[in-house]
Amino acid sequence: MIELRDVSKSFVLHNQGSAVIPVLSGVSLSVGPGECVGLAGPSGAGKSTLMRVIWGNYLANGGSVMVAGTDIARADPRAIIALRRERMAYVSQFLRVVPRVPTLDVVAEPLMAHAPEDEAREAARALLTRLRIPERLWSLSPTTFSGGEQQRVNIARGFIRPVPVMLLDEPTASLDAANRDTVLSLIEEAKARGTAVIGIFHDAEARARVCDRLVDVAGCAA
Ligand SMILES: Nc1ncnc2c1ncn2[C@@H]1O[C@H](COP(=O)(O)OP(=O)(O)OP(=O)(O)O)[C@@H](O)[C@H]1O
Repeated sequence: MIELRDVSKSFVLHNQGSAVIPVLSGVSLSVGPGECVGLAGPSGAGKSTLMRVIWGNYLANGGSVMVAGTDIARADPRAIIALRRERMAYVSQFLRVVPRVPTLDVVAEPLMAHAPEDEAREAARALLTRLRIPERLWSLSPTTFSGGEQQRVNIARGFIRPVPVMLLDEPTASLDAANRDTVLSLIEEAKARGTAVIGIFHDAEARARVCDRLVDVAGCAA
């Protein structure tokens, strides 16, 4: 489902004398349906960079990044947008939303392209309830929510529809024990449906519960 071969990525800082920062080199890994691979490696090793390469925000300098049959390192932007809409979800740590859109719609939106609006909103209500977001907040924009509430809205949005590929960037980072448990159950359910998951989990217990394997991003080139 996800197949990386010899991926490299460096950054050129044009405003700092064109300094080159090599980050990833020789990264190869594959993640099959229903599998969860945790990205490991010290701070600065390139874990978030690799997630952004797979999501298509950063262009790899070399190698191939096959995601659900498309090579992200070579695909044109429209193909990447279509892949994100149809087959991929990315739960980042931070919520980015258009101001004034109610939480219920923020969560329901990825499903609206695939299901009737009332069905999408019903699924959003169910997930928001499961993730303990109080109902009085559903009609408000999540922009003023607490860090943990925003993270749970982001998670609800990511899990609203089944997708073959999920990218999770510290999905339990700001959560209390009960919500953390809910999120880990959501990940387990997605795996059981056949979703291939790549995640960054600094929380060792979370990692032990959901990850089938760990891949050291820094050690890949060795
Ligand atoms: N857009 C960018 N421009 C320049 N350098 C960048 C950019 N994004 C990341 N880097 C650099 O790439 C390196 C890896 O960063 P990255 O955030 O991927 O590490 P990480 O393994 O996720 O770290 P952490 O565990 O601390 O979050 C860092 O040295 C960082 O400064």
